[in-house]
Amino acid sequence: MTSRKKLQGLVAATITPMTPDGQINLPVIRQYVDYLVNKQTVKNVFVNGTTGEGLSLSIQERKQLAEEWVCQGKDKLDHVIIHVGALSLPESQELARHAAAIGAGGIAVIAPFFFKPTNKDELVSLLQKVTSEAPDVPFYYYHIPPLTGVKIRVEELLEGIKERIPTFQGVKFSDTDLLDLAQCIHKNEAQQLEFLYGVDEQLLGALAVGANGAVGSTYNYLGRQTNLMLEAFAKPDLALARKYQFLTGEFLNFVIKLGFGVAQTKAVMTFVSGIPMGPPRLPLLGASEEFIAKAKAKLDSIVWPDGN
Ligand SMILES: CC(=O)N[C@H](C=O)[C@@H](O)[C@H](O)[C@H](O)CO
Ligand SMILES: CC(=O)C(=O)O
Repeated sequence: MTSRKKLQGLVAATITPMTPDGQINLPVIRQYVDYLVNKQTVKNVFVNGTTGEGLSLSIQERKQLAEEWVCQGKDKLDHVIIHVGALSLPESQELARHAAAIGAGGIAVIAPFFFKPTNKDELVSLLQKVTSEAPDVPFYYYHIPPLTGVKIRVEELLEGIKERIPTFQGVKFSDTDLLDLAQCIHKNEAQQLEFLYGVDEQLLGALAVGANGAVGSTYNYLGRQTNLMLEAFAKPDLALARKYQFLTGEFLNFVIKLGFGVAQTKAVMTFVSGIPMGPPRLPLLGASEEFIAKAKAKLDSIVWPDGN
């Protein structure tokens, strides 16, 4: 593996822009990259994951999106990670080979969620088959039990994983079990792994137990403020860090009560950035006008500690 900059800080889980008639909207990605870097101070992306509706896209669409992000991110982004998980092993392998061929900075794989692995060995066997197709690309396990239903603890999964998967680099940890996360960090301290947290509304708790950074949907439009939280935490100015977490949490708490998912994320990103993200793909339905008006009013009402 070539030497690389350690992945830390914020990673935006990219939204897949779509045209009004539901096609992927590739030309928008160029301005999306500039927006993340210049307006949100976010220099890493995680493509075709949950927020990107990756599992609702065709293999061809996923490849086109991966290529566009790698190409537009060149010299602008630090890391472009491509999610290559799929229900079918050959499809996942094809995506892993493709990610390697286009020069992706990392790949991530979710646990299959129809026929589910029931134990660690089944899961690691599958991950091994996928990742060996991209033998020079750092691999992140994408742990998101609320959506996959695969609840194998990461602490257990990590025991011996490096021997079977030499490219193993870390975990995108999208679960609220901070005991599991903390034990992973504690037990693997010597290994230089990267633990990226994925529940944005409680990132500060994950930082406290040693998370290296975060992957999430909200860093598309709250990246600047969340980076200020990371800075405050590093100083450390915990009172200020908490203020940021409380305020991003105030917004998320508000929208979660209204019903918040990828469709709503697309709408919020559209009004915050001015970049048209378009509708989601079925089975998701677009956010209502009422949601958009309320979410916008809420976000506008928040006064951030830096006065912006
Ligand atoms: C389930 C889901 O989409 N999780 C995202 C990442 O893993 C998060 O970024 C959330 O969107 C965010 O924490 C808001 O709840
Ligand atoms: C949120 C996240 O990390 C994803 O979209 O995959």
